[in-house]
Formats: sequence, C-alpha cells, structure tokens
Amino acid sequence: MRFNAILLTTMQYWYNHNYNAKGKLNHNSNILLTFYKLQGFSCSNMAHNPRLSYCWRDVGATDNLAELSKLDENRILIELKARYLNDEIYTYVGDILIAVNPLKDLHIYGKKTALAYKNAKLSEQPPHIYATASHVYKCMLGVEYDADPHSQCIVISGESGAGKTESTKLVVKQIIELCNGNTQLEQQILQVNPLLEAFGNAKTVINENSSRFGKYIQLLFHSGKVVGAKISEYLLEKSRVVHQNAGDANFHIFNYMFAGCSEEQRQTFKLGSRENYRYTKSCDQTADATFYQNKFEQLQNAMDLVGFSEEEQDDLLAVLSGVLSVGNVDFADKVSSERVGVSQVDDLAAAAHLFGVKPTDLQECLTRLTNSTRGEQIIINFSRTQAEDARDAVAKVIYGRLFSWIVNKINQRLSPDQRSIDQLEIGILDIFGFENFASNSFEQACINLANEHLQYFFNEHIFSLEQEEYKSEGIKWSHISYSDNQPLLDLFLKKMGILALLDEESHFPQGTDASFVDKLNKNLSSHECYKKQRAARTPRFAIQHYAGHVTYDVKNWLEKNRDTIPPSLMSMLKQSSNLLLRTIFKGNITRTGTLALQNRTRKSVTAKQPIRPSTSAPSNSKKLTVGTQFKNSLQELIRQMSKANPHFIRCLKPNASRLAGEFDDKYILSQVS
Ligand SMILES: Nc1ncnc2c1ncn2[C@@H]1O[C@H](COP(=O)(O)OP(=O)(O)OP(=O)(O)O)[C@@H](O)[C@H]1O
Repeated sequence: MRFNAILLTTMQYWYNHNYNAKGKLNHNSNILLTFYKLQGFSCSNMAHNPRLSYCWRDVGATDNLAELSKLDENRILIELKARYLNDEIYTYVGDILIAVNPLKDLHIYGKKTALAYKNAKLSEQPPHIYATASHVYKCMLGVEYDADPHSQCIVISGESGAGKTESTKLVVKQIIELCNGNTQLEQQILQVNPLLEAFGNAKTVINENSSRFGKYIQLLFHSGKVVGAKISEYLLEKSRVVHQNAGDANFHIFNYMFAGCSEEQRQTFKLGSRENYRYTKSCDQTADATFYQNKFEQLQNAMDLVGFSEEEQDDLLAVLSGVLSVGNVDFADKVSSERVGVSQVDDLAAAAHLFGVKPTDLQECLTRLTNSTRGEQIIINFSRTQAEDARDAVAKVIYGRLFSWIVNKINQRLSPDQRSIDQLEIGILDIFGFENFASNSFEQACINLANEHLQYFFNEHIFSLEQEEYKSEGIKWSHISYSDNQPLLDLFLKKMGILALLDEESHFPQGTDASFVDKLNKNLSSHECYKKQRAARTPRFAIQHYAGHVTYDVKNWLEKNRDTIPPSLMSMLKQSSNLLLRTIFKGNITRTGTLALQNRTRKSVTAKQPIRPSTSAPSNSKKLTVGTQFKNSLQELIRQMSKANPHFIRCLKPNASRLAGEFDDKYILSQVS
C-alpha cells in the first residue's frame, strides 16, 4: 500500500508537470492509465482524485470512439468511464449513440440545450440525445447528407433501468421542439407518457419506474409537421396484477388511486386502502402519498387532454376497483363433489357490482367451468386451487384488455385526419432488454426472442448492409466477421421450431408441459443452439442466445400460450352494465402488431427483409395463441422498421445497483460485450 502511495505521489508530480497550457497531457495518457492499473489502483480512487481527473478528461476526450485507432472492449470501457466521471454521459461509436445512465439530474435537457441542438449539425456539438433526435428529424426531411426525404426509426436498447424510457421521452420532446409547433396534437402526444406509465409501469427491485411492456411509437409527419402518432404495445406483464416478487409493486395506477381518489370516489368505487387488498398489500412502496396524489392529478389531466370522457374515466376506476375486490375473494375447501364455497361474500358482491354483473354469475365463473359438447352440457367443479386460478385469471384478463383499450383509445385520438402518400414517419422503439433470471419462463422466452430479432436487425444494418455497400461502391475494406443469429431465429420460428411445437402441443387435448419438452428434445436436440437438459421436477430446456446461455423452466407454458377465456366469463362480461367492460369484451380491439400503417410509397431501404413478413393480420375467426400473436407482431415490427432508415441508441447502466450511480467496470463491461 505504501509503495503504491509513493508511486502515486511521484506520478501525480510527474503528471502535474506534463500537461500543456490547454490542459491536455503531453504524453499518451494510456501509459499513465496502464501504469495505474498495474499498481492496482481502482478506477474510482483515481477519479475522485481532483488532480488525476485531468488525466481522465484527456482519456475521454474523443466523443466518437470510432475515431480511435484501436478499439476493443477494454478501451471502450476506459473511454466511457472517463467521460461518465466527467458527467459526459453521451458518446458516439460511429452513428450509434451510447448513453450511460447518470442516475442524477445533470441539467442538460433545458430549453437552451434543445435550441442549441436544433440547428447544429451532428458533428458541430458534443454528443447528446437531442443531437440524435435532430439528426434523425433532418434525415427524415432529407436536409442532412443531401439524401431524399425518407422515414426513419430509432431502436433504443438496454437492460432494465438503463434509461430507455427516459431516452424515448427526450427524443419525442426534442422532435416536437424541432417541429416548432405547439398544437393540441403535439401536446396530446407529450401527454401519452404519463398515461402509459400509470397503467404499464411499476416499481421493481431494479427500477422504480420500470416499463412492464414494450412499445413502438410512430410519429407521422407531413411537410415537416407532426400530423399524427401511433403506439403499438408488446407483451404487457399481466401477471403483475395478481402477484409481485419481493421488493416489487403492482402497476402504478393502484397507488395513484389509493392516494388520489376523493372521498366521494372512494365511496362510489368501494375503494379501500392498499393494505386491504390481496393484490397490493405486500407491494413495496417508496414514495409518499403526496407524490402519488400529484401523479393521480397528472393522470386525470392527461386523460382529459387525450380525450377520455368523464364516463370513461369513472368506468375505468370502477373496473380497477373491481379487479382489487375480486382478488380478495377466497374459497372454502369443497366437500366431496360439491362446488367450492366463497368465503368472502362481501368482496364477491363488491366486485360483481363494480363489474356490472350479477354476483351469482361471477361466482359461477369462479367456481366451475361449463362446457357444451355436441349439445350436451358438461360441468366441471373447480378445486380450491382451480378457483383461485380462475379468480386471478379474471383479474389478469380484465387488466390486460383495459390496457389494450387505453392504447387503442390513444391511437384513435392521435391518428392523422387523413392519410396522404407523402407522409413520413419516425418510429421509436423502447423495448425490454434481454433477460436471464434464476428462473426463466414463457415471458422471458418471448422477450429474448424479441431481442434476437433486434440483434439480427442490428447486424443487418451495421455489418451486412454496410459491407454490401462498400462492395458495390468498390471501396476496399477488410471483411468484418460477426456472429449471425439467423440459426437461432430459425430455432424459434421455423416450421418445426419451438413456437410451432408449442402451438401443436397447446392444441392437443392431452398435451402437457412435459410432453412439450419431450417434443423439443426429440426434434431440436441436434440444433447448435438448443441444449437438452437433464430430467428435473420442472421440465426444462436451454438455449444458447447471442447474449448468453438461458435455461427455461417449462411450467404452465401451454396454458400461457393458449390464454383462453372461459366462454361463460366472456358472455358474462359482454353483458356487463359497465359500458367500458362491455366495449372491451365485445369490441374488436386491434391487437398489437396488427397495425398496418401503410408506409407511404417512399423508396424502401435496400435492406434484405430479415424475416419474411406475415402476409396478413391475424384472422379473427380462429384465436391465435400468444406465441403466434407475438411472433406476428414482431415480424410486423421488423417489417415496419425495415422500411425506414435505422438509428441506434444503446443505453447502459453504470452499476447493477438500483440507486448507486458509481461506474462499475465489470458490470459495464458485461453490458458492452
Ligand atoms: N438521462 C437521464 N438523466 C437522469 N436520470 C436518468 C436518465 N435516464 C434515466 N434516468 C434515471 O434512471 C431511471 C430508469 O430509467 P428508465 O426508466 O428510462 O429505464 P429503462 O431502461 O426504460 O428501464 P425498464 O426497462 O425497466 O423500463 C429513471 O427513472 C431515472 O431516474
């Protein structure tokens, strides 16, 4: 230690006499860095030393890492760290913007900054998310690089808490700023976020405002002005309504309601407090009541502005309160072949009242299944566990449909008055990052499949298409090899791939999770990315993804894939006296990914279509499984994005911890690689 201290003092002395008048080091600072590293000084020790921070500043002086003569993971790490410690969170690598989440307010998003980036060229100002937004907008107009006007898209990726949603909001805000407008439509677009966050975001151990769904926002333009917008949502985590892991919370809306509803609303909607409900009582909560009250007020304002009527807002609160009440319904063990009894009659009555249905009908749906086969009625009485599952299924299906209805309603409001062929768009994708937990289920498989698609899309644009362009223009370059994940996409999507086999087993009456895994083992064991697992209590299989090895536990996959709503429940809700419930169960809510914004007859990018697009929107005649719907919506998304010029923003989290903003070398390296 002493030896190190002496060395450090000597180096500091040497350093202080070796930087020039402009504050730049006269030597290659890497030598100094390497030297320090060899001496075992931690990077943070060095950063907190005010003298040595000069050295760091010099290391991070390049704001486009592509300009460095040698670039490897370690060098990226050193550069990003030096910049981060200097509060320079944005760095380019070629056209890609890297954003390291500062986890504190840097005061870099004010009006002044927005204006500074408005007219500047990309290379004229330091890297910033506003610069990327302005660049993308100008590319769309065709004023940057003298290219033709063309639609653009921005893919924002990164793990949970890395800053994707904040970046999305900043991009949208800056683009609206660039349009010079303050129209009602633009204000509505800005208000969409508080609305979506209330219903689709929740606190997790990683992020206090974590988006529990993926979204693609398409801003539509005519003559440089916003004329409409469209939002597509992907895979809302409905299970959070009925269950949250330790340290997590339910969707924000419930906290907003508990804190923000007036006494009159509480009475009307029979609303208790957080501790009174099974679905919310164990939720972790960090903010105080005033915070949630303000959020509730903001939400109401956003709903007014976006155009939700008073009746719709009341119906919405009634349904949400009903979801909480139905969760409190308990069941007594059944006696022989009798039906299970309901032990919380008041909660059942309250839920039925709020859902606008008869208590006896609701009880029927929760305690037994009635099937009609060839004119014969078969009644299956539920066990206590089955009744509890049915209760939770009601809560999930209602919440899921409510969310889709909200997105649909927003889309109706924001859709352009008229479509014209010279409309252009900027799409912004804020989607869940790759996931690998201690236990991974069907949801993780879908999320990781989405990330494989995006990785393929990224590879296509960054490596494959770029090299094709060099070739066609006769530019000399040394071939860059990259790992092509097409085989993995095939493993999931081809005719006898994982999703097809899951569908096959889901349609087979005797199918089980175990028989599904048997089928996978039989058909896919020879695939390079498929890893058969030893027999265990929960059947499992593993996949070698581009981002790592993931083991999947197959529990309730067939059920999750089928996502069936019992006919009796469906017909009860279709006849509800609550207009909103009637609408969402009767109406034909456009499902995610079936959007068909016919992209303006612009010349399309020469991109190879990564995956053949689905030929048509899913037909309503046969209910598609969740896996197939998700596959279709991903393919539709990729098709939409392939028509535009892509830009990439990669968000990085400095540290695994939720609150700390320190830069952890190992952690960031794992994200960079
Ligand atoms: N540019 C920024 N400046 C300051 N703080 C930021 C910035 N970006 C993100 N944060 C902070 O980090 C938190 C997490 O960011 P965000 O919700 O955008 O992450 P995410 O990648 O969208 O996560 P998830 O996938 O869980 O939704 C924010 O609530 C905010 O506190």
